[in-house]
Amino acid sequence: MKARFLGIAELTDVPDVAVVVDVMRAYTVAAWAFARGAGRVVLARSLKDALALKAGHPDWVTLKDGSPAPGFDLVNSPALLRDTDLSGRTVVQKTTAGTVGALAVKDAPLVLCASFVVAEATAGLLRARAPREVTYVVTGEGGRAEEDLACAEYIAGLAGGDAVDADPYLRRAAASRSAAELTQGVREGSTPEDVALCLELDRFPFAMAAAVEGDSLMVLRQVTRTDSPSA
Ligand SMILES: O=C(O)[C@H](CS(=O)(=O)O)OP(=O)(O)O
Ligand SMILES: [Mg+2]
Repeated sequence: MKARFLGIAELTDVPDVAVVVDVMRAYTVAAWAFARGAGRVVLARSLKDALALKAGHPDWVTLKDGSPAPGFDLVNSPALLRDTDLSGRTVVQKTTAGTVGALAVKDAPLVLCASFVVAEATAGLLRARAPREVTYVVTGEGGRAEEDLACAEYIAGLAGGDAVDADPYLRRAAASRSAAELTQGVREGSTPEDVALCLELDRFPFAMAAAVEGDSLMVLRQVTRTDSPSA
């Protein structure tokens, strides 16, 4: 299985299989949303789009990165979200890097969104499908975010059937600029505890697949080993 690692701006074609990686924090948060019962996560293109969805569906739960804002129910923090009951709810998520990365490959036949908390489940799904090539979208810092690149390389190793020691990859992520900013409280809408939650390897047993659904929304859903995401 060939792997290529690209930043969002480096995407020039429609990949057959894309794994969009955002460790800190979009796809750690989305995984927590599913763990807390969310039925689906709609990936919004803009804050305006997220607010329009909320206006049309007042029961949907809106989530953005950065500081709290009127019209948004939650921030992009696993620590601040993990005690929220989201049973059966639709969550609308808009972040700077993660959601943008998924929308950049929305036409790909298979889009997985990943972080360390769903690493093995994501790799297992790739092993089962055995595509010729996987494009890893490294969402942060123009494709150079160390936490995203480390996670992407770790998943690629696992997907290729290698026995991979996770520790060096987790150490790279722990030493990343994002981890430092979250620890130091530089990023709004965060707590220092977010870093540890983003580095919990395989916390969840499901992968996450995104696809454009009937109403033209890019929708992220959890996928277990017995499910088969459309492709
Ligand atoms: O919420 C986050 O940590 C980041 C915000 S930013 O990239 O630092 O502006 O968003 P994400 O899309 O989850 O990387
Ligand atoms: Mg990020």
